[in-house]
Amino acid sequence: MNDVKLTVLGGEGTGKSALIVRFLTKRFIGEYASNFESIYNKHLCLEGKQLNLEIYDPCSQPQKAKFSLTSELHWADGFVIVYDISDRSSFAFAKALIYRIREPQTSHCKRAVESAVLLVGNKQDLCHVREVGWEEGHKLALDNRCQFCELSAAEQSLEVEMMFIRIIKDILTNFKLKEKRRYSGSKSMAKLINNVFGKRRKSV
Ligand SMILES: Nc1nc2c(ncn2[C@@H]2O[C@H](COP(=O)(O)OP(=O)(O)OP(=O)(O)O)[C@@H](O)[C@H]2O)c(=O)[nH]1
Repeated sequence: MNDVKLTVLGGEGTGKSALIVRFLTKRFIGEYASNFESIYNKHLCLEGKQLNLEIYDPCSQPQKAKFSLTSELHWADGFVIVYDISDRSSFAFAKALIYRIREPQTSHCKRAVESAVLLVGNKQDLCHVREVGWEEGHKLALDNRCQFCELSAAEQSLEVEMMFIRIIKDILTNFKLKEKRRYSGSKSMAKLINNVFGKRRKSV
């Protein structure tokens, strides 16, 4: 069984818990406790594979979330970064998070493959008070090799589910890519050893 670890990050009150709870229970509850962190577990079957999904919902500690993130970055296989389309400051926060994840020393420290990241503009039902355009979100995602979507945890159960499935599929693709690189890496090492020792043997 594959373990898939996903972290949901974003500014305070952007709807991180609402999205996770919507995905896990298909319900929108409205108010969520925000003073403690949680790891949710879900078993699912995707592309014929059994998966053990863990979703980390950190408690909102704005300063920590912005710049430290070290443990989250090492723990997670992928990230959902959430902003509220009716709150420009949450978009700036999401941008800082993406830059942090894509920093060269972060993305290459333990990873042969770049982390999967999906940027979500939540609260699309509040588009009458929108402060962040769809194009801005899309561009930020595109420039930083992330997936992007806008949705509403309050009103769109199916879209929320599709969003999570999309990031999980990206993570699975990364797993395959890593495996392939590891295999071709060990193959070329074997070839190298063979070349060196093979040649030596010949010259003796
Ligand atoms: N209108 C609207 N409100 C939403 C939506 N998603 C979440 N909310 C509301 O936004 C508020 C914050 O939602 P949470 O899910 O607690 O957000 P959070 O990011 O987990 O919050 P913290 O953990 O405190 O940072 C709550 O009042 C939710 O009901 C949405 O899609 N539309």
